[in-house]
Amino acid sequence: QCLAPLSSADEFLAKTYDYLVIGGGTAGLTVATRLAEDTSFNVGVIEAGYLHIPDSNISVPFFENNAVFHPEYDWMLSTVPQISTGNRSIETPRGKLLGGSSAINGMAWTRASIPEYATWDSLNDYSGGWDWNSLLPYFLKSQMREANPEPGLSGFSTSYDQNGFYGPIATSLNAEYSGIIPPYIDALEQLGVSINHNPLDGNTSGIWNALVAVDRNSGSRSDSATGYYCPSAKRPNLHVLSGATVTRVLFDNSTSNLTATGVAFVSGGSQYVVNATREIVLSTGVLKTPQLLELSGVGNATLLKNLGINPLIDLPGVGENLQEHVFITSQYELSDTFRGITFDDFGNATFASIQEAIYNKTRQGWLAATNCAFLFLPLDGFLNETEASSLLDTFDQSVQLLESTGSASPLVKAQLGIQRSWLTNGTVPQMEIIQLAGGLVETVPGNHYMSLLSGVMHPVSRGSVHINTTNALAPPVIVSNFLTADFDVQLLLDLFTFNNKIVATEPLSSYITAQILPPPNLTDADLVAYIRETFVIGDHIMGTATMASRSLGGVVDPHLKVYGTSNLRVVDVSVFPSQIASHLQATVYAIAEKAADLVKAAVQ
Ligand SMILES: Cc1cc2nc3c(=O)[nH]c(=O)nc-3n(C[C@H](O)[C@H](O)[C@H](O)COP(=O)(O)OP(=O)(O)OC[C@H]3O[C@@H](n4cnc5c(N)ncnc54)[C@H](O)[C@@H]3O)c2cc1C
Repeated sequence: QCLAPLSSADEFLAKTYDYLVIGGGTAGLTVATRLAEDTSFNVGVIEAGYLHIPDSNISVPFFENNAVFHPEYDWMLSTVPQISTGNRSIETPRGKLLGGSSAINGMAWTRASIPEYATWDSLNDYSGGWDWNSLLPYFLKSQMREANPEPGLSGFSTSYDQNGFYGPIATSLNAEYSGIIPPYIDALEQLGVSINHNPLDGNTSGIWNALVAVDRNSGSRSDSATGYYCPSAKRPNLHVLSGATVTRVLFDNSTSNLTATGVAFVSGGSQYVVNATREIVLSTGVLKTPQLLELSGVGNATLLKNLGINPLIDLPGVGENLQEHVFITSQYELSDTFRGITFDDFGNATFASIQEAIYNKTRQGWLAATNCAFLFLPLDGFLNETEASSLLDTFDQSVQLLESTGSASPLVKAQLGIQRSWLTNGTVPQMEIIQLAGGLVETVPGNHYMSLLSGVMHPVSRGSVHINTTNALAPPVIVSNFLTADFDVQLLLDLFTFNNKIVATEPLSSYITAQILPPPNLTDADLVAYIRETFVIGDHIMGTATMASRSLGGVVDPHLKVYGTSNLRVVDVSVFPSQIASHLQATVYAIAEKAADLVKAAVQ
């Protein structure tokens, strides 16, 4: 049960606010509820979507998500078709509900490696605020590691070290393990890959059993709505307005540093303005935060002038630096000797109804389960010396090409320099393979499949998201540039090869009867075309309002304040300074927890 937010703008406007948090998503609800813990602050949150509690499309962990790509929950945004994407428009789901993307995501709970967070600090003039040690207290503060009632998979445990136990987001190990996991792990071990029993300690390489944001007591998703909002919903100093879309941040520009005074928003077809006396926090996410900044006169001055917007702060970094994990899928059919369960069994009506009954009664079983065998490796973990050196050459050529077009900002050049060092020093994973116990496409009822969803962790390609109209309700234009860099494509080709090596290794190979995807025997040229036509994204877009020094082209400073303003912060995944080899939500929560402390500290 959870107290419903306000739906009437007039009721919301009847209060006064010290802080306004725009966007009640992953980061927004974290910041807002932490600020509201101080009863001397009045905190307002404005969220475009609605509360979806209870709603089994959100709460049931089962890996096939019913909320993504549905307008009731998703902003339904997509990229501009490009040659590099096989002329496809790529759907980029983002949660439009209380909880934001944490309410529709795949629930994986992972952290990146120590050197990746060190990079964040270095891109911020070594401010000392964003390395592993600075973030760890906030990783711990947001997490509540639960013990699983089920025994789990023997030998595939995940340590309790460096976990948090008292935070709002419940995390646990998986509910069920497919019989295809043990031979997969054994095959990887044959190939020299070790099980990583402590992937949350800043060293993420190896095959591991990923935690998921699932509360095992209720068998349901734990997100920023259930974890942060609901327990705080009755606080008299926290007011959340749902179904209201913010269209602009309003500034007092009489001082050299702009002061954000309030926001304009639309609710029920009418326009309103609400003020904040202290600060405004933008938490509208990686695709909407740059849009709101630009609509408010903060961004590339030329772009703004062309649209008739008066540029208040010339910040060319707004909307740039968009990065994403691009994935391809290898899918294999399993032989009749495989006697275990895969998610394909949900195609069998009897199995599905038994699982539904189990879930309804015990909150366990396969509907409480998802995929959890995650593999992260640096180059030397999956390529031989010749392959690695060839990939390094491709990296250099891709960077040269990017620089020759003049489109690489100082920030991107700095990032790529660091990325290159990671390719050779073996400390940072370059790929992720998520083992899926089941087939994704072209499945035959009654058959079992295993898929390997395999992705590039540190792409060279960089995209952007900008407005092309002053209509705040129109979608922003996303030019993803996915797979424009040959390096990204070559790495995916290498992953197809590695996946085939894994399934050719015993004991896994005995269970594999056929390669379904990609179609076997394609030439490299055909495979490249196939990659462009079929790749999917990891839903890990970040970096479009980057925290980096202003000389590099950053948008926010190490206190997450927008350069040129005294009291406008961005707190969401758009501030990530560079991409991480990880799923993003645990880091988003950590940033938001830290941001709340930064805001509170500014008062003293
Ligand atoms: C489908 C999917 C699967 C994913 N899987 C995983 C996973 O398994 N593990 C993992 O770690 N990460 C995963 N991620 C990534 C992770 O969930 C996101 O990076 C993270 O939740 C982003 O948080 P945020 O606070 O930046 O934005 P969001 O959580 O998206 O919040 C933004 C909020 O702002 C609201 N909003 C936007 N514009 C306006 C406006 N103008 N006015 C008012 N409100 C507005 C939105 O409705 C939304 O509620 C996934 C993401 C998606 C979309």
